[in-house]
Formats: sequence, structure tokens, C-alpha cells
Amino acid sequence: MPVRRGPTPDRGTVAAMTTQTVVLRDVRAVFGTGTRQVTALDGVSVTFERGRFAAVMGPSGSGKSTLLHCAAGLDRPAGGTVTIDGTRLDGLSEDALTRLRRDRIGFVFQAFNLVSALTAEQNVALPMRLAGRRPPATEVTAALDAVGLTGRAGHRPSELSGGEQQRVALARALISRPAVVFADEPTGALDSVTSKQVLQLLRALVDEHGLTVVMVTHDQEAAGYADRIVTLADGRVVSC
Ligand SMILES: Nc1ncnc2c1ncn2[C@@H]1O[C@H](COP(=O)(O)OP(=O)(O)OP(=O)(O)O)[C@@H](O)[C@H]1O
Repeated sequence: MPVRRGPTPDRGTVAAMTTQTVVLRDVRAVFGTGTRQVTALDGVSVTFERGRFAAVMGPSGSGKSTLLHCAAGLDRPAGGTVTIDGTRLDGLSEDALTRLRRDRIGFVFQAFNLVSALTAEQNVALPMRLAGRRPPATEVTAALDAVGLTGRAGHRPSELSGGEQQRVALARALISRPAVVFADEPTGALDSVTSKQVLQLLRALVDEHGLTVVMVTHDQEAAGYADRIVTLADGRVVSC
């Protein structure tokens, strides 16, 4: 699957866009107020490169999910900046941020979040249809082929195994040809054999299609599929 180039960048961002897909600079995230205030991210700076597979690890409560949510524009940080494919998220309106998430970012979660009444191909096409577009059937087929589900297009989630459902979710994440796929514990609900298949698939998509993946995981073995491990503790990067 070809990697889509974003809108024509201005000269100043060309150099950064060639290698850096997601850049966090001094990102702070705070929940609650007063004595109940929690600093979830305490000045996090990290860059995720194009065509690379990064794992984000760290103890429970260290800020992994918050980092993923801020990097993906799901949460707005209290401070610092997030840049995706040369676009700074803090300058965007809610509508522009929604469009950027829809067009440039893929998400895969522990729960597959498929619509049970829809077939695999309808689930894959759903995000684009919700955006008022009809993806060409060839693109839906290509996305299902890319995750090894050729021939399963007409199956509903209940007719697919957990690993196959997660692969449908991955095909759905790929249909917009995103700049980056954020995966939050993508194998958390899968047995070890199926986990391995999903991780091998992510690895192959990075190696063969130039996909950029940022994956939060607790699992050292899963992290072993990544090119690089970013470790958090108490809302700070302690190694990367
Ligand atoms: N909505 C929220 N309201 C208040 N505090 C929150 C909220 N979300 C996260 N936190 C706090 O922010 C800190 C970081 O949470 P986060 O979920 O990012 O950690 P994590 O490393 O992903 O944890 P886990 O591995 O358990 O999922 C924790 O102390 C958590 O309690």
C-alpha cells in the first residue's frame, strides 16, 4: 500500500517531514485541580520517525495512554507542542483537528471496536463513509489484502476470530493511508499465538509499506517487534 503524501508543505517544513512524522516538544498534561491535580506528562519531548515502529512502555500510571492521546490529537496538552507531518496541532480548530485525525491518523485499540452488524469490508469503509466519502472497492480490498484477510470481506465480526477482528480494525486504520498508526495495547485482548500474528503483521506493514507505528504496550515481547522503545516513568521519558 503506498504511503500517501500530505498536502504540499511549505519549504520550512520539508526537511522535518522527510523523517519526522510525530514530534512532541516539552508536552505537559494535567488532570484535575488543586490537591487532586495529577501531572500525567511532565515535559515530554520525543520524535517518532517515518517508517519506524516505536513501542511506548512504562509502569501503570506513567503516562503512556496520555502520551498517545496527546500525540494523536485526542487530548490537548496543557503545555508544549505536538506536530504531525509538519502540522502543529495547537494552532488547529476543533474541526481542523477532527479532519487531521480522520485523514492522517489511524487508531487501533485493545477492544477492536468493530460494528457487529457490518461485514469486514463495511467496517473498513465506515470511517470514510462517515466522512461523506465512498472509498473505491479496490482500496477496501487492498486494505483487507494487506492484513491477510483476502476472501473474508463478507464476514461479520462474530464470524471472525479475535486476531482476525483486530486485523479488520487495522485495515480500517489503514484505509485513509495515515501518516501514523497509534496502537494502544493492540494485543491486550489476544492470546499469545494470535498476538504474535498481529505484531508480525504490524512489523511487515512498517517494513514493506513504510507505515509509521507508535504502540503502547505492557508486554516486553510485543515491544520486541519495535525498532525502538520509549520508556516513561512518572510522566517523563526515562529512555528512548
Ligand atoms: N481522566 C483522568 N482524570 C484524572 N487523572 C487521570 C485521567 N487520565 C489519566 N489520569 C492520571 O494520569 C496518570 C497517567 O495516566 P495514563 O493512563 O496515561 O497512564 P498509563 O501509563 O497509560 O497507565 P496504564 O498502564 O495503567 O494504562 C495517572 O496517574 C492517571 O491516574
